[in-house]
Amino acid sequence: MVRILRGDTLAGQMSDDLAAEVAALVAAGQDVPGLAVVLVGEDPASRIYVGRKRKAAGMAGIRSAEYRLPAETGEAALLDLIAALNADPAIHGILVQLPLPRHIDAARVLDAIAPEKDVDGFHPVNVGRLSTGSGAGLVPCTPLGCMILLEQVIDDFRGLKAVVIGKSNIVGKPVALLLLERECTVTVTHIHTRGLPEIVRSADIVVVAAGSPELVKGDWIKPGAVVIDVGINRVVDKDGISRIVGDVAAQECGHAGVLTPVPGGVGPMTIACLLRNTVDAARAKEKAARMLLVGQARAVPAPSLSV
Ligand SMILES: Nc1nc(=O)c2c([nH]1)NC[C@@H]1CN(c3ccc(C(=O)N[C@@H](CCC(=O)O)C(=O)O)cc3)C=[N+]21
Repeated sequence: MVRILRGDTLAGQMSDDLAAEVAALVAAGQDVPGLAVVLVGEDPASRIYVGRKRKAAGMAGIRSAEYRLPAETGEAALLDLIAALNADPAIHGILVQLPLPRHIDAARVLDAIAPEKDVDGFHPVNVGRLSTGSGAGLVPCTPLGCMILLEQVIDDFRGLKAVVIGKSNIVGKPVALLLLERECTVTVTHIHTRGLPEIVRSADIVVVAAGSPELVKGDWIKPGAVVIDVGINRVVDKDGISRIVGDVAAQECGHAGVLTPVPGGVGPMTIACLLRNTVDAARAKEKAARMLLVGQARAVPAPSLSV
């Protein structure tokens, strides 16, 4: 029987651990970690996510500030807000909810976020750090959540065959890089991939972030494989009842080794990892400030000037 690997319980544990960590930081005199969430427009699904983030932040002792801007907000006004948040010492993490309205250039907005406050890990500096495996940058939340789930059930990733379905900047590409960093043999597939079922059948690990309801059928999955279902699709069945399904036909996967459920799988882990990144960003800032003090205390020789 397939083992159902729940993300909601694990996210709850992470949140409890973070709450304890934040309490200890604050008791030691550090600032309360602060997260700014920026939402442009009134997309109802986005509003639900933002509400969940606010609640989870509160439980972990993180201060969250929400900026809800009207859909017609111009790019310049959004860039001004980001500049203000970059400069605000009480804010350690900035998340601009995607997708943005079409009249705003999302890449320009993400580029404007200070890399050390980029808790989504979407800034080119953090993307670059992830691709070189330096371990220094902030890692995108959903891919990080996928890896923490995989670590629950896999001890040694080396040489395992991992197939990623989806090549987005938000999930597919970064999760492929993280799997590669663990020395999996990684295949990234997408909508134009030919012979996808055969490729997936060779995988020990399957990460599906295609955004296509129940795309992956049971007979694509090798017996015993570990399957991470990132998809969250709202579908209306023939009785007119709306429900949420993943990108995997879960009821056909009794022969898989491990499967994450939807809902209650990757989604809650994404939020827990956002909070993790916010606390990490706050810690990194504190550490940088301490290093600066040490640097100032040291006598730095004055440069010799030649006129
Ligand atoms: N800059 C940015 N960063 C994001 O991380 C980001 C974003 N934009 N835009 C939207 C997507 C979506 N997203 C989700 C997070 C949690 C759940 C989640 O917790 N879902 C629950 C409930 C699902 C439900 O009932 O609707 C679950 O899967 O169990 C879902 C979706 C973050 N996103």
